[in-house]
Amino acid sequence: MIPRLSLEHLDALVSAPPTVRPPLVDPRRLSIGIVHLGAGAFQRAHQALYTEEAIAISGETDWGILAVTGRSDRVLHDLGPQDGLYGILERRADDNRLSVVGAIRAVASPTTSSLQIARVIAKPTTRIITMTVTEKGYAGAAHGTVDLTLPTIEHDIRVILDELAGRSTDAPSRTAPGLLLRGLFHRFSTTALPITVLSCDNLGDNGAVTRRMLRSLISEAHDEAARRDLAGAADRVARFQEWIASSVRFPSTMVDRIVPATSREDREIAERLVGMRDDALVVAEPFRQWIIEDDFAGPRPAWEAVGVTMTTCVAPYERAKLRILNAVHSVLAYLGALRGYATIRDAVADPLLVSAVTRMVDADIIPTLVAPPGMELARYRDSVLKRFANPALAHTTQQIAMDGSQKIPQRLLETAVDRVRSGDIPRELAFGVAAWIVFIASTSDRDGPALRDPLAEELQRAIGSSASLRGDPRAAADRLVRNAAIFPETLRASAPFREAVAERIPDVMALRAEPSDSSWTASRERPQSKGEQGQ
Ligand SMILES: NC(=O)c1ccc[n+]([C@@H]2O[C@H](COP(=O)([O-])OP(=O)(O)OC[C@H]3O[C@@H](n4cnc5c(N)ncnc54)[C@H](O)[C@@H]3O)[C@@H](O)[C@H]2O)c1
Ligand SMILES: O=P(O)(O)OC[C@@H](O)[C@@H](O)[C@H](O)[C@H](O)CO
Repeated sequence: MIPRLSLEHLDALVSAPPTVRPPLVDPRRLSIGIVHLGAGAFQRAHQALYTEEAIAISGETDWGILAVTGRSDRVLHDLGPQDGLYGILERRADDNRLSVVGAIRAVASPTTSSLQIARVIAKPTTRIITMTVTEKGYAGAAHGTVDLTLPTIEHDIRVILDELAGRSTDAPSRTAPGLLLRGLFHRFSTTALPITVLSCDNLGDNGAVTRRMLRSLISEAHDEAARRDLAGAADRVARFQEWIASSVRFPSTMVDRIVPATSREDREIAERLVGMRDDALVVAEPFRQWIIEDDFAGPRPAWEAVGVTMTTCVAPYERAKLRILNAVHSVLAYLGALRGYATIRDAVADPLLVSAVTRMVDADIIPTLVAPPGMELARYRDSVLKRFANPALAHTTQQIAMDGSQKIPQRLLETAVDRVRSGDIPRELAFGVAAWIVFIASTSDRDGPALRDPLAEELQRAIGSSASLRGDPRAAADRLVRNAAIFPETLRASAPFREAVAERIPDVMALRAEPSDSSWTASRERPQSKGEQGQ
């Protein structure tokens, strides 16, 4: 039987082919210095790799990582039996390479080990908490305020209050914000040493979002303590709040590497390369980039020595990436899914879709951006499309299309706000929003894909099926754009923007791949049809 990757088989990697790179440092020598919340594929392919490289260059072995799982414990079962070892399969058109990474030194699940995780966060040897908990993991703070009515958040605040009252409980924390706050509270209550929280999610100003999120949880805990008349608790929360303000830093980051969900084909390729089974394998494109605001509360790994850009201002990088790369990714995912493409590489091979997204970037996105140092925005747009076309990467349109309500605000709507404020009607961004709307409608059709979104029911109610959307696109656009949980006030109040979205819905519908649908046939047969003109 083929062995499974683990420390026991580490030595066998030495005789692996040159396309396999063993860990750069002996994992057994590493101790934990980073706690990562949200141990998904991306963190393994990005932050953990950079960190291992930094350890190898600096010789600082105290930057091992404790990876904390998020909603599911799958990663615990994948990484645990492998002693934290896993491979990154780097996929190119012409060859594949595998790096085995040993920077993750422990894995834990909040379901069974929240208290232990909080205690690790409190240890003086832990200096950084990193996060990739997805957009929805911020419980609403990504585009507004934390939803304090979520039962999971209410539960986590009760847990904190118990801790405040001196009852250290082993009840699990049910949200990433709750677990983070609990860990910080343990730290404040023990050594009170400074610490850095580094969000690595695809959100604008992710450091500030994280700080804001914690602030609203703490003030809710404060109010709840006062309501319950808990002796001294409200004062203690106030001191905790002051400690966070003075001793916890929240640098912003821009992270970039395309990391699709691992497929069976990826596993087979990796298994052939390394000769071992790897249930925690991740797959990635060759490109990677990490820009970090250099504002740490204490020491950090020597990331700058391994290609990470440390800067005083992340905003231009993060804006260019979210507004160009991620916006194009989402719109290609909706249009691609509507045209029957399973992957982004298929969608980007369709000239109609490429010209639609190129028009969107040129007309409505680039005018809102300031190019980061060394970047030419039109060239960046082209490089992004080239990365998407990587024939070895099967990033599914459905994976990117999920959670639109959490992604569209930072990918399209903030840009649209800038355009409206400067007196323009962003018709090409309206086309992107229309693509999302038509995609949502398709999920209510017979045989349509499922809508994976925390606001799925609300969205489907607003949009209806493709047939009802075709009948009254204006009403559907109006209902969606007036949703205050998604659309900023500037757009909700802009009749021309709502009108532009409604006008672009038939253009998107004309692009749909419905062989039995005459509008689709028409758009193929008549290149100058309204649908094509309007992309
Ligand atoms: N995959 C990429 O190409 C990529 C690139 C750049 C940035 N990112 C960022 O990383 C995030 C994760 O991507 P991934 O590829 O690792 O996805 P993934 O599905 O492999 O992992 C997501 C992780 O987040 C956790 N999670 C999901 N919902 C949560 C919730 N509501 N609360 C707390 N934790 C939750 C999951 O349990 C898991 O640990 C993305 O949402 C994005 O912000 C991903
Ligand atoms: O990971 P998500 O779900 O936030 O977004 C899906 C993709 O757009 C995204 O992961 C990109 O691949 C990534 O941002 C590239 O750096």
